[in-house]
Amino acid sequence: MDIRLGNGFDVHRFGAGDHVVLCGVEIPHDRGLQGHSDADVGMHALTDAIYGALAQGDIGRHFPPSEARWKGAASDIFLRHASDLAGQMGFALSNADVTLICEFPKIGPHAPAMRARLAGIMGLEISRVSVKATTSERLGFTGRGEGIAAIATATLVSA
Ligand SMILES: Nc1ccn([C@@H]2O[C@H](COP(=O)(O)O)[C@@H](O)[C@H]2O)c(=O)n1
Ligand SMILES: C[C@@]1(CO)OP(=O)(O)OP(=O)(O)OC[C@H]1O
Repeated sequence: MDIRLGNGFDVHRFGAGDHVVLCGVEIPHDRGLQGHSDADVGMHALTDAIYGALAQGDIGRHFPPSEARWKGAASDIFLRHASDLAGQMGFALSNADVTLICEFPKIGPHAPAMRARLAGIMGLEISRVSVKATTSERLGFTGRGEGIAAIATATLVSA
């Protein structure tokens, strides 16, 4: 059996707005996240984790920020593409784990909805999808509330 592990990391900065989209869930907030797409930092990190496990480059290679068609795109497009690519290459997703790093918004109340959303896109049981959060103890750019960071891992097994 071929087992692949991939990791992903992403950051988006805060700007004007009244909500953020994290792991596919819209959360009311006093600012928004800036990006070429919907700036879903958690979904981007997870998408990169799957591309990493497949050694298929990164999200910017598949969805170049220079292409206008991805402006404002919902990030489920990216995650679905990475999941489909895994299937085409003979792999099945086994589990995924995302950590969101920010002081605010608080993620805990939204984590069940995030897990369900990610699991639905990847075709996984919710028990195989984890979403966690941590502050950075008010240190660094996440601690100052300048943006949100996310790290993710994904495990794939040969189908
Ligand atoms: N944006 C966040 C950050 C943290 N949490 C929850 O709080 C716990 C404690 O965070 P520390 O950084 O002080 O360790 C953390 O384990 C999460 O459960 C959160 O929901 N949203
Ligand atoms: C997702 C893409 C799509 O154009 O744009 P952004 O929303 O800026 O997000 P990023 O994490 O910087 O990845 C690059 C791009 O692929």
